[in-house]
Amino acid sequence: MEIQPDQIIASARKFALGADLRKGQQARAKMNRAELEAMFRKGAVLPTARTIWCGGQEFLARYMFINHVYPPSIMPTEQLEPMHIPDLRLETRHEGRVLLLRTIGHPLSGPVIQNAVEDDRANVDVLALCNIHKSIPPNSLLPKGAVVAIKEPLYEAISDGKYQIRVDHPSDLVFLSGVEDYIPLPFRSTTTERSAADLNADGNAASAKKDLHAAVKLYSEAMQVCPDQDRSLRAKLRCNRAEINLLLGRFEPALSDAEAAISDCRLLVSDPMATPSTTSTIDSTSYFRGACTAYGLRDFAYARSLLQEAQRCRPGNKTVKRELERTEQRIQEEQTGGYDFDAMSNATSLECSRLDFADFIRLCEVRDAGGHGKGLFATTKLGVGSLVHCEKAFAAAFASEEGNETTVVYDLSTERGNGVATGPNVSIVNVLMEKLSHNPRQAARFQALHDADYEPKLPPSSIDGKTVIDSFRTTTIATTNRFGLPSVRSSEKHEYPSEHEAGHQHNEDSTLASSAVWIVASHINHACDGNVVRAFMGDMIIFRATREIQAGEEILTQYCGHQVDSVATQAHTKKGWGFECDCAICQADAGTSQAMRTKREALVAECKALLEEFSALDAALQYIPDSLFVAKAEKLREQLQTTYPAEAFTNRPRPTLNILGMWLCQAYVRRREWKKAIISGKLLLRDLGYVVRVLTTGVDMDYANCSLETAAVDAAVGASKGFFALGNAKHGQWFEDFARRMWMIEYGELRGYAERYGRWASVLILG
Ligand SMILES: C[S@@+](CC[C@H](N)C(=O)[O-])C[C@H]1O[C@@H](n2cnc3c(N)ncnc32)[C@H](O)[C@@H]1O
Repeated sequence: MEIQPDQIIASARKFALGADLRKGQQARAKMNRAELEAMFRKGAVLPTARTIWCGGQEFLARYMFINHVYPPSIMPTEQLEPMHIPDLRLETRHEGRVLLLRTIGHPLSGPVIQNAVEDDRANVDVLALCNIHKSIPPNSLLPKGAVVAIKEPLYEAISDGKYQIRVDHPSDLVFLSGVEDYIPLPFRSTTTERSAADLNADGNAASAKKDLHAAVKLYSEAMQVCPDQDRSLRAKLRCNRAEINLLLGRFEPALSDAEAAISDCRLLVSDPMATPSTTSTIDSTSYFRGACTAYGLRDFAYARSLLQEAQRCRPGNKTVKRELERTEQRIQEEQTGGYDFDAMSNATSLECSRLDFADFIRLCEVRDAGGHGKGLFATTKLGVGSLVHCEKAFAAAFASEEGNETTVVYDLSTERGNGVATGPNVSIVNVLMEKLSHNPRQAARFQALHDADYEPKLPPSSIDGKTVIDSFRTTTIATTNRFGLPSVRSSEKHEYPSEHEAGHQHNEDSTLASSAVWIVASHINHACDGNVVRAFMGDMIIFRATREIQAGEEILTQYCGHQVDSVATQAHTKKGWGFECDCAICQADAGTSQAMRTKREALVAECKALLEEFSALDAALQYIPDSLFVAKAEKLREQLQTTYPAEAFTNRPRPTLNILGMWLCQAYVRRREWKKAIISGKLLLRDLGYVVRVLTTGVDMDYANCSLETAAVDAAVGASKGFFALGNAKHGQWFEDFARRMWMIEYGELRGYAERYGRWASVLILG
C-alpha cells in the first residue's frame, strides 16, 4: 500500500498533541529490564524502514520527529545536580540536572542510536542519540557497559507506546572514564592503569583494523598517562592520533597534534637520549601530517610550507614530492580559476562525489546588501559566461552514498523537514554536526551564515572537553543555506529538465535528494532573473555569468524555479526562505490583474495536459507532432502571451511561455519546418528576455535582461538547424556557437549537449 509522507506526518502530529497533554507526568507501563535486555540483545536489528511515496517515487525511509526545540547544555557535568530515572517527567527538559547512566544492552541504529540504560539504583530506560553521523559505528559510541552523563535531559513518549531519554545535541552526552569523583560507586572503574606504550600499541592495532574511533580513544588515553619527559613517545602519539583524526575529517585537532609534535621534535633535537634517526623520522612525519591536515582545512599555502619542511627532513621522498605538486596545483586554481573542468567532470562519479579542487572566490566579496541582509558582490567587471565563483562544499550529503534508505527528519514545531515536502533528503545535518563538533573554528564560519534570526545564538565553546553545537540552529542554518544538487553532475541526462520542463534544478526538486552547504556561495541572494547560474560537479559548485556584471554589482541566482505568477513566486520564497521576491520579473508582474492571473493559471494547466498527451505518444513512437498538435500549441502560446501586460514585459522574461516555446522549437525541427524553427527560436529567446536582432551582416544579442535556462539552448539549436537547412551557414553557425556557449554556462561543461540535441537529429532521420 502506498503511504504518503503527509499521512505519516499527520499521525505524528496527532501523537505529539496527545503527548503534550501528559507533559510533566511520570511515564506509565514502562518496559522492564528483561524486556529491554531482549530488545537490545546482541545482534538485534531494528524493523526495516517503511516504504513511502514521495515526489512520484518510491523510497525506503525512516522518520524522525522533533517535537521539542531547546538549546544544548552549557553547564559542566560536575555543576549539575544528579537525578535518577524515576525523577524524569514526560515532555520535559530537566534544566540544571544530570543523569549518570550505564548502558546495559547493545546499541541499535536507525534514524537515532538507541541503547538500554540503567542508573545506579537499577532503574532502566531507553537512551536515544540523535544527529549522529552514519560513519560512527554505534558500538563505538554506546557499547555495552559505557558510563555516560546526560546533561539536562529531555524525556519523551515515542509513538509506539515507549519512552526515551532523547539527546539532540551530541555535547549533552559526556562519556565518563569511571574515575570522576562524582560518579556513583557502582559505576566506578576498577581497571588498573596501563602504560602509554601499551595503549599506543593497542591504538596501532585498532588502527590496523580500521577501528578509527577506538584508535583515537586509545591514543588519547595514552597521552593522558604519557610522562612529560618522554618527548619521543609523546610526539609519536600525537602523530598517530593526528593520522586517525585526519582520516575522520577532524582536521583541527589533527593540526594541533601535528604542530605540537613539531614543537616536541624541536626539543628532541637537543635531547641526548633521542637518537638522530628517530628524531628525523618523527620530525618529517609531523611536518607531513601537519601538511595533510592544513590541506584538509584548505590552507594550501600553509600546507606547502609544511611540505617543504618535510622535504628538507627527507630529501627525495616521493610521497612528499607528489603532495607538493598537488598542493601547487590547488594554489594555482585558487589564484587563477584555471581549472581543468574536463578532469573535474571525469573525476566525478556516483562512487566519487567529493572532489579535490581548490576554491576560486577572488572575484567577489561579501558585503551588506541592504534589505536583503548580506550579499555577494563582484569586485571586477565580468563578461557573459565568465567563471564568477567556484567552491567546494563545506559539507555535503549525497543520496548515492547514503543508499536508498533515507531518514526524513521533520520538525513538528516549524512544520519543516529535511526535504519532506517534495522528496526525501539525506541528512546534511548529521554530516554538519560531525564536522562542527570536531572543528570549532570551521563551526564559527558556518554559524556566521544567515540563521533566519534563530535564538539563542551560542558561540562554539568547549565544555567537558566537547564542542557545544546547537543541532536545531545547525538545522535552521542548513535549511536556509543549502542547495539541492545532483548526485553526480548537472549535465547528467536525468538531471536536466526534460524537453517539456523549463526551469533550473532547484532546492525542492524531488530528483535532487542530495544537498550541500557552501560557505561563500551561501551569501548569494535570490532573483528570478539572476545574473549567474549554478552548475554542479560532485561537491563543487560553479557559478558563471549569464550577462555582463559590473564591478560592484550584486551576484544573484535563482533559488527556485518560476511559479505561474509573481504572487505564487513570492508566496513560495516566503515559505521557503522568509522573503518575498522583488526582482524585475516580479515587479513587472505586479500590475497583472487577478483575472489575467487566473486565466494564465488555467492556460498553463492546459499546456501541461497537452504536452503530457504528446509525451505519451512520443515515448512509444518517436512521434513527429502532427499539424493539429502544433496548431493547438501555437494557439495556447499566443493566449498565454496575452496574460503578460505588454508594456511591463517589454524585454522582460515571461517565464510560463518557456514550456511551450521549447516544445515548439523541437516540433518544427522534427517537422522540417525550417522557417518556423527560426521564428520560434527567436520568439523563445525573446520570451527569455534576450533581445535578438538578426541582420544580414550577423546577429546582435542583448543579454541585459535575460534569464538563462535550457530553453535558451533549445531556442538557439532550433534557429541554428533552421538557418543551416535553408542554406544560411553563417547564421546557422552563429546560433550553434551561441547554443553551445549557453549550455556550457548552464551546466559547466559541454557533456550532455550532443546527447540531448543528437536526439532531435535522430528523430529527423526516422521521420
Ligand atoms: C542563503 S541566504 C543569502 C544570504 C543572506 N542574505 C545573508 O545575509 O547571509 C538566504 C536568505 O537571504 C535573504 N534573501 C535572499 N534573497 C533575498 C531577496 N531577493 N530579498 C530579500 N531577502 C533575500 C533571505 O533572508 C533568505 O532567507
